[in-house]
Amino acid sequence: MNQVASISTGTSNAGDIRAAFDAQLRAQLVRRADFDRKARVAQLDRLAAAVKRNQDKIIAACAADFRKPAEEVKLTEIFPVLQEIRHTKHYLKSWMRPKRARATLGVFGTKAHVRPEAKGVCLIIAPWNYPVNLSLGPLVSAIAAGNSAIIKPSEMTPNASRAIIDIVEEAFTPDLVKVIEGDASVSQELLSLPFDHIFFTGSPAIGKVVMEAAAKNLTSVTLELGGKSPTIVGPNANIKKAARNIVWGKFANNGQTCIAPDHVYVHRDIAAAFKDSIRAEIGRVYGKTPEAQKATPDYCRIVNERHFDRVRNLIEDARAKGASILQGGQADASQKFVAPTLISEVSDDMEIMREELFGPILPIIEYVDVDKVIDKINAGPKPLALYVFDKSKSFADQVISRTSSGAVGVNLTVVHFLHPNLPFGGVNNSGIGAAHGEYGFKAFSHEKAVMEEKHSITHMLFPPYTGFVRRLINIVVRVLG
Ligand SMILES: NC(=O)c1ccc[n+]([C@@H]2O[C@H](COP(=O)([O-])OP(=O)(O)OC[C@H]3O[C@@H](n4cnc5c(N)ncnc54)[C@H](O)[C@@H]3O)[C@@H](O)[C@H]2O)c1
Repeated sequence: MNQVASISTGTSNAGDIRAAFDAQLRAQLVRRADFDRKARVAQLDRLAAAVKRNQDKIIAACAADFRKPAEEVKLTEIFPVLQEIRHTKHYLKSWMRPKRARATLGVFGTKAHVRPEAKGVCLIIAPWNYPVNLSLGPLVSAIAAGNSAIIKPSEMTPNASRAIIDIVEEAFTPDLVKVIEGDASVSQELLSLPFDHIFFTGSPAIGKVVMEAAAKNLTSVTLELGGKSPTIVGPNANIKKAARNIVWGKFANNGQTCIAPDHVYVHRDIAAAFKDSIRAEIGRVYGKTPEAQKATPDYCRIVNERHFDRVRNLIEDARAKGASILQGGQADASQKFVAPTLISEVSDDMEIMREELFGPILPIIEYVDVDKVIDKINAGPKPLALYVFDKSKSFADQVISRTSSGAVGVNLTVVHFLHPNLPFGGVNNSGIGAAHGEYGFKAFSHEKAVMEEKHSITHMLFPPYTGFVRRLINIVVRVLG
């Protein structure tokens, strides 16, 4: 494609952005009828091919942006997008098929169906922590549902943005998919336009900004947000298995994962053994000393100085307020390195217990009565994910049934993201709506109701309301109401 598929931060202005939007709007109106399943699948094939061709570029970009290990890039940036495409292609026919809506006696003599239709021109705003996955993953659903899309990647991972632009330029014409780079001001300019749907992934604070802007145009939104995802380790947990899953979920991507276990509640009876196990697991995976952890290629870095300072301040604030640093705490600004850090003796006045940690810090809180843990979780905003570790099914069941969260992982962390048949999303503060598979397809579709007259007798209830019509209406209300 020779047409320009991106606007660099330096040159983007309201006029460029409006022109990009208008081009998609015009094309969308023309394309509407022709963008059938075959055409959508062809576009998805182009995207898959471009992602595969650019795999090395994606890996190099994520390494340059935050030293993300190549294997993690393959598993958490590339694989989810390719899996989403494969799954979508397989099921698209059944998702697109109009679904018959059975008539009831009250609408006897009519025929009806629900038909998913493309919403139109969509905006995808992505965060930096899984920059490729969270830009191109929603794009798969947008195209599958027959939409065009403008993607605004995060300004914090410029190398990943470059790779996304290259992929999009190779795969699509800009009247179908276009990338517009830029910071919050570009994002705000985009948000002022009357998009047909906005799919935003980012923090709850900016989610509110997005929803407020969307309200001005009555644009529908999917908000994939964050927050603190608690983990409960029960008295009968398999301690080694719990430690293994928690260390992976917490320290992969350097804790910069929306569904990372934020903090852990561990039952007092097993607390000492659990802490030993977590320490041993960190040593096994990343090395026993900060030097070893710095040297391993498997440990990612904090994305930028602002976040490095934020994470370091979280540790210092906890230390100053009396927390005990069980392990880690070392930081090296020159590399934006923070060692895997375990903190105990925490209290509610510490920043680590108030804000989403989004870094390699794991507070460990001992408990005796799980009811108090459940009360505490229910007193805060609803989490994006909640994890429970215990061999007893009833222990997990009571946590699941007495709390509200986007998702629950039992004896695992994070991998529910990869399940294509599960909705991925939060609830209230952690998000609105869902992504992935059919849920993603629905997020980008309008479910249009179509009803046809066949042998209906509804006209017998129309005015003028003679005695006969009045009696008929009374019978309808009495018998069918
Ligand atoms: N639920 C999920 O799927 C998911 C996935 C990844 C990250 N997250 C969440 O995202 C957050 C981290 O990502 P982040 O730091 O990139 O989030 P962020 O909210 O700061 O930024 C997200 C996007 O919004 C844009 N933006 C920033 N300020 C804006 C403003 N004032 N107006 C309009 N747009 C603005 C950014 O340029 C970026 O593209 C965490 O809270 C994390 O939990 C959620």
